[in-house]
Amino acid sequence: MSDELLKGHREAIDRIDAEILKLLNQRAEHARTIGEIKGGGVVYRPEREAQVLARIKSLNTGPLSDEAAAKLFREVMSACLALERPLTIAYLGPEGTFSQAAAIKHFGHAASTQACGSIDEAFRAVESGSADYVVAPVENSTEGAVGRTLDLMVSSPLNICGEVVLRIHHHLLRKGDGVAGILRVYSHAQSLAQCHEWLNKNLPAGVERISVASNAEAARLASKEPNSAAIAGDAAAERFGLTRLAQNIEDEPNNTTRFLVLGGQQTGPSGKDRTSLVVSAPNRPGALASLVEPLSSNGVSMSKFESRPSRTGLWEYVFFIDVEGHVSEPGVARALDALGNVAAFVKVLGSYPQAVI
Ligand SMILES: O=C(O)C(=O)C[C@]1(C(=O)O)C=C[C@@H](O)C=C1
Repeated sequence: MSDELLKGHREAIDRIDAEILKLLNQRAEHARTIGEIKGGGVVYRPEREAQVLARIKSLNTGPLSDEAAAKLFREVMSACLALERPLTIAYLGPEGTFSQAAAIKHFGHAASTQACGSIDEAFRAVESGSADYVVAPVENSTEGAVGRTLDLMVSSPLNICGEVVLRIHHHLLRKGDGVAGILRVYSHAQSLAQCHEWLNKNLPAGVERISVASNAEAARLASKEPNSAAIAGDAAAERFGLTRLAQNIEDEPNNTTRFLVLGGQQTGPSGKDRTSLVVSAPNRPGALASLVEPLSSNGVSMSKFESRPSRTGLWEYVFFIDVEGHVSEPGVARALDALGNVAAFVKVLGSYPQAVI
């Protein structure tokens, strides 16, 4: 009886799958034609992708969650875009880092990812044309800003064209089972800091904590050394065949990293955008307040204000400001004009869609 019921549902799934496949290929044909119309120009259109994903979420009636539906369409668009032209995304390697996970979350699995030895090298890969876009971490909810990415954006000709928000889960990983015999734990310094309390409570005091260039490098070392463990995420655990001795060991349960996508293009408005700027203030009293005033007086909301030592003079600072809206919106455009009159230096790093998934 239940076999009969199962058979009926499976036949329905087979019919639906055939229909979905036919429709997916019709969609892919349209994307291929769009690629021809673009005629060798920029194929990746972040503003359109954000609109497609936001629309899917708003159309969704379940039982699939909005998130699950958007992720499926993320992969559909990734495959369609690859028919126009396959993309290469540079990231801070080696394979298995959270930066790679962010690149795949944003571009889907049809894009190729190119591991680079440093964030500088990943920027250079795009500037020299050996990769199309770079995905670089810019801030973590517990550890704050990633200074190197901020510094590189000041001088790089690349524009920000997207953002990726990734929940970070750390695990204690080892080749084999049990914590007995662990003498050292490798991880990136930020991850060691993010799991500090857990390590204090759960590992003997004598276990050495060694910071290395990336979590994936930590996992690689732990896969080679029997008395070593690593703190890293799922991708690194899978890449190096390690056992998860303890899962989600980050002290802060909402641990999230924000990444930026940068490339050579300017991005059009999607309807729900963010604009990132770097500005410097003249060194005089009230200068800082004068940077904020043009935003509030033009009704522009600020979502980030971060200071960073300028590399040109001692005790001089530059300020990284994120505002809601696109440079083409009148309020943002007026605020930027006014900012230009009071700031010593203003650079628009990019206007781009806010993360949808
Ligand atoms: O609309 C476009 O410009 C397309 O190329 C189609 C499409 C899609 O599959 O929906 C694919 C890639 C772009 O980044 C945006 C959207």
